[in-house]
Amino acid sequence: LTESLLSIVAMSLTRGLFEPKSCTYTYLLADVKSKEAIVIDPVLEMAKRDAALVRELGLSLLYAANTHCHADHITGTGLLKKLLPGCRSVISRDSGASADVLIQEGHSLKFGAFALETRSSPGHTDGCLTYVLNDKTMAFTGDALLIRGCGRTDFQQGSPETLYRSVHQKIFTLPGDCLIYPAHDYTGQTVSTVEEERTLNPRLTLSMEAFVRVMNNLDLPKPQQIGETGDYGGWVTFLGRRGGACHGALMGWVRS
Ligand SMILES: N[C@@H](CCC(=O)N[C@@H](CSS)C(=O)NCC(=O)O)C(=O)O
Ligand SMILES: [Fe+2]
Repeated sequence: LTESLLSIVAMSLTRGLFEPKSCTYTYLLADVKSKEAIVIDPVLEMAKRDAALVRELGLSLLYAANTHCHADHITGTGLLKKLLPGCRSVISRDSGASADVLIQEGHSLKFGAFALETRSSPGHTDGCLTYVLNDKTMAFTGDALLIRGCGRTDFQQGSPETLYRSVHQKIFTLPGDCLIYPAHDYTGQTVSTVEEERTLNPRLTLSMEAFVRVMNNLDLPKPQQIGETGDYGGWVTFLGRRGGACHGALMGWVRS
């Protein structure tokens, strides 16, 4: 199956699907035959680049999907919808956010002969999703599992216990050679595997008790854009959680 994927671009310098300010990876997947495509975690500032690549490759972008309600950047899904009519924004129902398609555990996003299957992997936020290619050769883990790391758990309903369970039950149960594509990397790494992270991840190889201690003492500065809200060219950013429990997480897709 994977051989007929047209392209999957993880921080490729030649393709440049990377956003340097927030160190975000955006992934484009497509089926060669049907030309149907999905983009995962686009960033607002890079949406024109992503749309140009989709057009250049003659693809039809069906979905612009978010792994979670991002706190460090504004999603590009709203702008991609405008640039590529027919494209629909996606996020998990559990995020409490708005998008054209609200999905949850077990739902699939089909593109041509392929599909991304949805696994709920909360803990970094309670709406985090991991998208798994239907042949289980690739998993897009968002901020749940990073390369030799994991998403922080100190805002957006974060919970180290929940994250530990998510990674062990929803990601480490995938085949060992399944490739891991995270939403960010701050050290220049681009890809890992389930087996590598299962055995070498310095946080997730700990006991749950030790993991919780580490996560509760990370003492990281808040992302620079976490407090940002506003109107971005006809579509809005807003707190990602109804009821105001979310500390300024950014959203960028059209609400209606
Ligand atoms: N320095 C960056 C923000 C870095 C950060 O907090 N990253 C998040 C993922 S984005 S919500 C995270 O979970 N990091 C985990 C870690 O161990 O670093 C900025 O200013 O935007
Ligand atoms: Fe995040």
